[in-house]
Amino acid sequence: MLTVNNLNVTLDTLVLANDMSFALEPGKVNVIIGPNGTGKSTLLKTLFGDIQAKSGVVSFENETLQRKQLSRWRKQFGYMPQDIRLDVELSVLEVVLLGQLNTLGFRLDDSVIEEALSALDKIGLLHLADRQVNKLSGGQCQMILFAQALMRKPKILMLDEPVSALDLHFQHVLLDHLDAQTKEQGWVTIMVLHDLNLAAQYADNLLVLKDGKLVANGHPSDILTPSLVKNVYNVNADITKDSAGIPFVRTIRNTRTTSSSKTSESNNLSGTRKKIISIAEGAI
Ligand SMILES: Nc1ncnc2c1ncn2[C@@H]1O[C@H](COP(=O)(O)OP(=O)(O)OP(=O)(O)O)[C@@H](O)[C@H]1O
Repeated sequence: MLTVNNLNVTLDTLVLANDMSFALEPGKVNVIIGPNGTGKSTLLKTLFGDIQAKSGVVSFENETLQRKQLSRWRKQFGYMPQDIRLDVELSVLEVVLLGQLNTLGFRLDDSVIEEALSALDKIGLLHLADRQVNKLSGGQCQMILFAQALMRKPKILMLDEPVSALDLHFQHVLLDHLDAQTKEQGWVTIMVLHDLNLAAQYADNLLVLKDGKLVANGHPSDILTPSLVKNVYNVNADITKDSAGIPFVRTIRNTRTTSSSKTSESNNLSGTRKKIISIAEGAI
């Protein structure tokens, strides 16, 4: 079980986690949703130990996250960050093998290479094994980084918007594989998604963030409601359920919302314009 108790994270003056507490069970896919800039990536980075919390306790099994023992803590994680650029002169196979950097020696076991090739095969990308990663498309890079994260054999797997560059087919290849492996291996999987319907289909547990607060936490069929979508995104939605009880979210265009948000945007712009002009005048 990964537990987070009374977590507070502040960056500059932004409060990105405000007394957040939750517990995530092994063998479950946990999906984090919430508006842009609300602190989803910051939460993942805090759990990984990249960002230091102001207060609170994060623990997994019998271990607690501590600055002194970061490298030991991180060995439990597979982490697929949001940035998918792979600007290195390495082959796809080499990049996937880097997932096992902790255990790689001077001589590579055939079994490790077989494992990497099999990981690529399972996600339908074996044909790319000897291609240079800096010549791949964005979506191909994203799938390769997913294969690399799987190679780590993590206890906790974190993925930050893992399907953002993927076409429909590969979105489901990645998420089906992730779901099956999470259950088979007993991983604690935590993933940030923006697509509410993918979140509803794949989350065993949904964590909804807004302004640094955990505003809802539970199974999508229990917590995904029109009022939650309105409260969190300021968007109107119809939500129906399929025969298995999985919610389907249909968002509704609201011309009034668009025009009022345009007004506040133009107000902000006029404030920003004034600020830029005063900075420019000061520089002359
Ligand atoms: N190191 C930092 N120092 C100061 N502010 C930061 C830092 N990292 C992120 N932020 C700010 O914290 C806020 C939350 O960022 P974060 O990336 O966690 O949001 P997010 O919910 O993942 O957003 P998105 O959906 O757009 O990816 C943003 O306003 C961002 O600019």
